[in-house]
Formats: sequence, structure tokens, C-alpha cells
Amino acid sequence: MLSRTVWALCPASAIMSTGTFVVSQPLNYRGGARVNPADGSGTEKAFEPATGRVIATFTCSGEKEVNLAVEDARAAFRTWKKKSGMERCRVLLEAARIIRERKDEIAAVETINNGKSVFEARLDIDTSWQCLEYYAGLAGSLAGEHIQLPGGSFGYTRREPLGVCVGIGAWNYPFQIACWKSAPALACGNAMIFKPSPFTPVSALLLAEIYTQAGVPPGLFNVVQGGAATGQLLCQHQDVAKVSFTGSVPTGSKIMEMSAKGIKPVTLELGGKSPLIIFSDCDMPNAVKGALMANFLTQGEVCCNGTRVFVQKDILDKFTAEVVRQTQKIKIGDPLLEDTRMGPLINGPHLERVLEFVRLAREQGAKVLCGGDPYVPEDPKLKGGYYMTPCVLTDCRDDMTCVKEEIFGPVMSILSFDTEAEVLERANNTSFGLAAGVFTRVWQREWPSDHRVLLPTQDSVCGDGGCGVCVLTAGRPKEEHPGTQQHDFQMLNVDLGAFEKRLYFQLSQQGAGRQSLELPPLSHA
Ligand SMILES: NC(=O)c1ccc[n+]([C@@H]2O[C@H](COP(=O)([O-])OP(=O)(O)OC[C@H]3O[C@@H](n4cnc5c(N)ncnc54)[C@H](O)[C@@H]3O)[C@@H](O)[C@H]2O)c1
Ligand SMILES: O=CCc1c[nH]c2ccc(O)cc12
Repeated sequence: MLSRTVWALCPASAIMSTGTFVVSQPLNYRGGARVNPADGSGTEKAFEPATGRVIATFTCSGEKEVNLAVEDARAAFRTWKKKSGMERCRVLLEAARIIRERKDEIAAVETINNGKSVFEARLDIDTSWQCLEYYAGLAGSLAGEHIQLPGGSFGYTRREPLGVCVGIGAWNYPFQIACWKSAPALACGNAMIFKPSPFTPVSALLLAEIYTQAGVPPGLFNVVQGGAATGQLLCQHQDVAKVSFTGSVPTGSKIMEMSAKGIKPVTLELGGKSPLIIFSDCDMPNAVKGALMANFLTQGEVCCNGTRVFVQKDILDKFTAEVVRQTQKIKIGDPLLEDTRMGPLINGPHLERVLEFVRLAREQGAKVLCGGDPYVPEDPKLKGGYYMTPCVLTDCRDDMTCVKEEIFGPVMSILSFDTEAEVLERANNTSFGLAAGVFTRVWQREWPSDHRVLLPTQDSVCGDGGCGVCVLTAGRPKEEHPGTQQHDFQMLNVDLGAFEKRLYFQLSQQGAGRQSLELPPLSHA
């Protein structure tokens, strides 16, 4: 890997070009340094999706390595939990500052390992340091409560960290997920062991190094690499207090089962098949822009994508034509180039899976208006990459596979509807609810408060805090939507509660109170 000195001297874009990056340093991080794992079960390769090239080979951590990571994290937790909120705040702010300073470099690494355009990766890094700043701000103001009791007694609550928390990440937002999980955990005084997806093992190491540089004690944030087996060792470890997971529904269910066995709290951020409803009174250019964003950002590999696009019948043709026109203009290619808007999918098997969804959609009666084919860019070094053309499907029905299942690729399914009542019924008819978007000018009328557009139908929510109903405003000021439950498209993670426990203490101040609260002796002499 290029040395940090080189990175510091040149802008990342000047020294990073597709087809050149390799990682030769260890990809585990423990005790404040990169380490080779103490044991392992097999090796994995990480790819550069733009070229199909291997950029790293690493060992999947075994039981010994997981135990060492937990031990180190426990030791660091003992000091970190005693820090005041202000002290933790300072460290997190410093980490945020470094991320901001190294934004271009981190974004380039993210692009190389994930395939998303560098333009988008930079936005991800912005939301990463912003997340650290946000939790830094909260750390200093975490406080318990004081409760007055009868007879002059009082009770109080203390907010206590849980201990060693495990973060398990998906591959679509590798650096951002590591930040969104670790920032609230560390702000509350916990330690974290983070396991990235084996497809994207690289950028979490940059975060680990930044935390160390910022003053996080060695061992407080460790990285272990591996897949399902390593993840299981982490979830089942008796000294792990909590698991925060981002990934698919089937894996989430397994994580919940393992956590239940250990009575561990768990946060799950899972998949979705979210509806995007376009009413005929919408601002059309805005709605088209929203539909493109909600389906094609990060090659469509986004959990809360609005992939079921319900369009009111009287604007269906006009809306669809404009969506297709703009989709065909999306520039596909080398994701490190500034004007590229769509890079490759994460890997070969995933590309095949997405193309298969398109084939099946056609077979089931959907019309492919554009895209849905493998794509080979002209640049010879990109020939081995995992590209496809973004796809718009129409004539879709609710019972089609492309409408029911999460595709996690650049495939938009357009469905038509007549009435509001009908579309609400159909949009809610999924076990895969995660987010929802609505384009309408209905805010100009009074939108009654019980007129919540959609509710997620599963408990998996986006971001630790949960986004619930997610209205994609595509740049429209929030004030224009009174009565809707508003969330920006980019949301912050606000669930501190998941990373701490509240302890309730009852104290007695005066004689009378002391008497009434005295416990009977625990044993009789
Ligand atoms: N709701 C959200 O916030 C959110 C965000 C990003 C991605 N996602 C979802 O993630 C999915 C795509 O990510 P993915 O393919 O990496 O998901 P995945 O479930 O295959 O893997 C996610 C992580 O879990 C690990 N893992 C796999 N099996 C495990 C097991 N048995 N025990 C412990 N860990 C295990 C993997 O190694 C990986 O690190 C999509 O469904 C997407 O919607 C959700
Ligand atoms: O992919 C789903 C939405 C999303 C984007 N970035 C992040 C980071 C962490 C999450 O839990 C969800 C998401």
C-alpha cells in the first residue's frame, strides 16, 4: 500500500488511479496497530470491482484472534468508560477533523474497493465525519436524572456504557457504516470491535488508524476480518455486550437468534423494498430526479432505495419517458473519474444475480425500457469489471419477483396507480418496508396528522435511530411539507440508548427515608 507520507504530500486523486492500488499491510487492527491475525480459517480475496483485480488477500480471523480482540477491547474499555463526556467529545472531534482532512484519500480507497463513483464516495465521507461530530456533541451532555421521592429521599439514574460492542457491516457503505456504528458506541463510553464485509475490508483500517491518532486508547476500536464464521464468533462471545448489524434480512435473523441466546441487545439495519409514490400533482423534474436518486445511487446498492416506483396513471407516460431519457444519459465507467456517475457492481456473482432479476422480470411480463445488460467500458483496463446498464422496467405488477424482492442493483420497477387509497394499500403490502418516498404538492392542502403515508412493516430500520417514514425531498425545504413526518434523505444516526444502559439508584437522604428504604438483612447470623 502507498505509504501515509506519500498520501499526505499529494492529493489522493493525483496518485490513485484505477488498476494500481494494492494492500500489503495486515488488515486486522488490535491494540492500536495493524496485526496479522493470531489464527484463522481460510483466506479471502478483496477485489477492485472496476477492474476485477485482487487488491488484498487476508485471513479470516479465528477464535484465538477474536478472543484477543475482545480482551484488548475490555482492557481499553476500563479506561475509556471513566473519561468524562467532554474528554470523549474532544477525541471524537479530533477524529472527525482528521477524516475531513483526509476526505479525498478515504473516498478514493472506498471507490477502489466498493466501485461507487468517487463523487458519491466523497459525500459518504462527509456524512461520516459529520456523524462523529454529531456524537461528539452529544457525549458531553449525556446526563442522568434526579427523581424526588417521598420523605426527602431521592433516586437518580446514571447512564452507563454497555462494554464491548460488536459492529458488523455491509459492503455498500463500508467507511460510513463503520463510523455510524462506532461513533455512538464510543461517545457513550463503549469499546467496539468492527467486522467489515469481506468484500470491503480496507477502509475500516483507515478509521482505526485515525481513531488512534486522535487519542482513542489502543484496543478501544479493533477491526477483525472475516465472513459469517468470524461474525458468529463475535456474536457468541460471552464478553460481548451488544451487536449492531447492518446487512441482509436472513443474516439479521441469525444475528438476532445468536444475540438472544446471550441475552444481548441488538440493533439490526436490514434490507428493503421501499415504495416511491409519484402523484400527478408532483413537481415533475423534482420527482424524476428523486426517482433516479432513489434507484441508481451507488449502483442501486442502497438499503432504503425506493425501488417500487408507483406513478399515478395520468402522468405515467410523461414521467416514464423522462426517467428513461435521463437514465440513458448516466455516465458509466471508471469510478475514480470525476464525471463518472455509475461505477461497477460489487462483484461478479452479484452482477449475475441482478441481471437474473431482469431476465426473470421480462419472463414474468415486465417491459425493459432501457438497460439491464452487462456493460463493457471502452477503456481496456476496465474490461474485467462488473458493470451493467441501469435498467427501467415498466408494466410491472405487484406479484412479480422484481417488485417483491430486494434486487440491490440499478433496476427501477415502475407501477401505475389510480387513487391514493389504492396506492397506500399496495405500497404497504410488503414485509420488506424500510423507507418510503412521496412526491406531491399535497402539502399545499392541510395534511391531517393521522395521514402518515407509510409505516415500515418490519422492525429493521435504517440507521441506528431508524428512519421510519422517509420522505425524499430531493432538495426541497422541509418547511414546505407540514404534517408529514420529515426526514432528510441523508439521516444521522441518533440512537444513543442502544449503546448504554440506565441504572436506577434509590438513595435515602434523611432519617425517615433511610428507615423506609432499608433492606432486610440478606442472611441471618
Ligand atoms: N438498513 C440499513 O441500514 C442497511 C444499510 C446497508 C445495507 N443494508 C442491507 O445489507 C444487505 C447487503 O449487504 P450484505 O450482502 O453485506 O449483507 P449480508 O447479510 O450478507 O452480510 C452483512 C455482514 O454480515 C456478515 N455475516 C454474514 N453471515 C453472518 C453470520 N451468520 N453471523 C454473523 N455475521 C454474518 C457478513 O460477513 C457481513 O459483514 C442488503 O440487504 C441491504 O439492504 C441495510
Ligand atoms: O444502505 C442503506 C442506507 C445507508 C447508507 N449508509 C448507511 C450507513 C449505515 C446504515 O446503517 C445505513 C446506511
